[in-house]
Amino acid sequence: MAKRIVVKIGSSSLTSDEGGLNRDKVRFFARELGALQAADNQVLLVTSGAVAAGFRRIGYTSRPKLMHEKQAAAAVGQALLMEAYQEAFGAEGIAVAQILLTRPDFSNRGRAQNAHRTIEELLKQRVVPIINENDTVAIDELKFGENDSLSALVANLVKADGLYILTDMDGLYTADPRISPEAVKIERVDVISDELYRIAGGAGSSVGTGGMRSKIEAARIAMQGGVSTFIGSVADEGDLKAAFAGSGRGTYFSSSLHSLSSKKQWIGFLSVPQGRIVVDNGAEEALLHGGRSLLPAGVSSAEGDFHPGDVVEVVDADGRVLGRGLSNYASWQITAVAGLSSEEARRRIETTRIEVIHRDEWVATPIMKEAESK
Ligand SMILES: Nc1ncnc2c1ncn2[C@@H]1O[C@H](COP(=O)(O)OP(=O)(O)O)[C@@H](O)[C@H]1O
Ligand SMILES: N[C@@H](CCC(=O)OP(=O)(O)O)C(=O)O
Repeated sequence: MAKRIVVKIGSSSLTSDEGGLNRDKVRFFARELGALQAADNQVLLVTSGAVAAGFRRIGYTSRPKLMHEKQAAAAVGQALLMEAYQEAFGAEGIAVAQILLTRPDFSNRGRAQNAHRTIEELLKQRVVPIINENDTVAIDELKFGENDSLSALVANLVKADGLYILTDMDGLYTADPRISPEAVKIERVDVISDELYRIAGGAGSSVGTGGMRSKIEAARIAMQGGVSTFIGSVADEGDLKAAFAGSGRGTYFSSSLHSLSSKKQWIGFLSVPQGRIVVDNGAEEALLHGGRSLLPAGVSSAEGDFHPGDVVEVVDADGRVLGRGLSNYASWQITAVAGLSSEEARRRIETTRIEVIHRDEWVATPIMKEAESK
């Protein structure tokens, strides 16, 4: 049966560590994707590589680190990238389209709908949408940086049947094989545990950005959107077809048990938090392990200026992000009731819902942030 698939290709699969685009690789991927499309599947491509393709052309000797330099390199490289894809897909008789997105494009309903509509029309016309982050306008705090989460959000947006994250490693290992040669490959993942985030390290090559950690986060987002994910390598003819058929060189993440309601997907992955609520240890335990709601008694303080109905981040005393939820209180109300019993809180402020965050409007964040800072 024809399927809709999103394929993400990382910088490390398209460019060399020294920078510059490997046009043979671009042609190879175009042929592999073309073969899947010829078998009546709908194919979307999320590609990285703009910075890596552009930095030499602009005159830098190594991949830039400063934001404005990366943005400039990406602006040059994106054109080179699209030129290469045009040529490569053109040789397969396939037209391509460039789509550049940023995180707020997913959190703004109107923009997301427009992007979705455009993509649907392109797919209908059998054009391959080629998607990258709009690096020129993406602001620091909201930047994807890597394209792994972007590809997962795209997969959820178009309700893809599968997400294929292609990289230079043939799957997720028990440790980064570049550092630990004895690491063993994990063939299949049904539950994304904190342990998985711990074993996944950062980027291995000098051109890649997110490493395995951001790929696992992408798999989590996709799984919770009901999309199964493959993380692995496609290096020879037929590899992508094999990955698609379930016998690829990589790790498969199932989607079945994990899909979240669209409201929780919105809260967890798409919304832009408007402030923070700091909670104590008891509340942390109740939220993360007790499946309970957040009550005023467990709240220490509020940061920022938010209103009832806004999404906020919940953090512990050290600022570690525990998750996100819809706050039933304004920030000033939280300040007024922090640490009080529900009874006392009701006396102090007028509220219809005593839970500061209801458990049905709460999404926990994995330990990723903590791991990153190590
Ligand atoms: N547990 C792990 N299993 C496999 N690879 C890992 C692991 N931890 C870290 N890595 C690294 O992740 C790298 C792939 O990510 P990245 O360099 O960002 O590639 P891409 O450009 O394809 O997104 C691999 O080269 C590898 O060194
Ligand atoms: N938007 C950027 C993505 C940067 C990046 O390195 O991403 P990735 O290779 O997916 O880890 C680019 O095109 O260069």
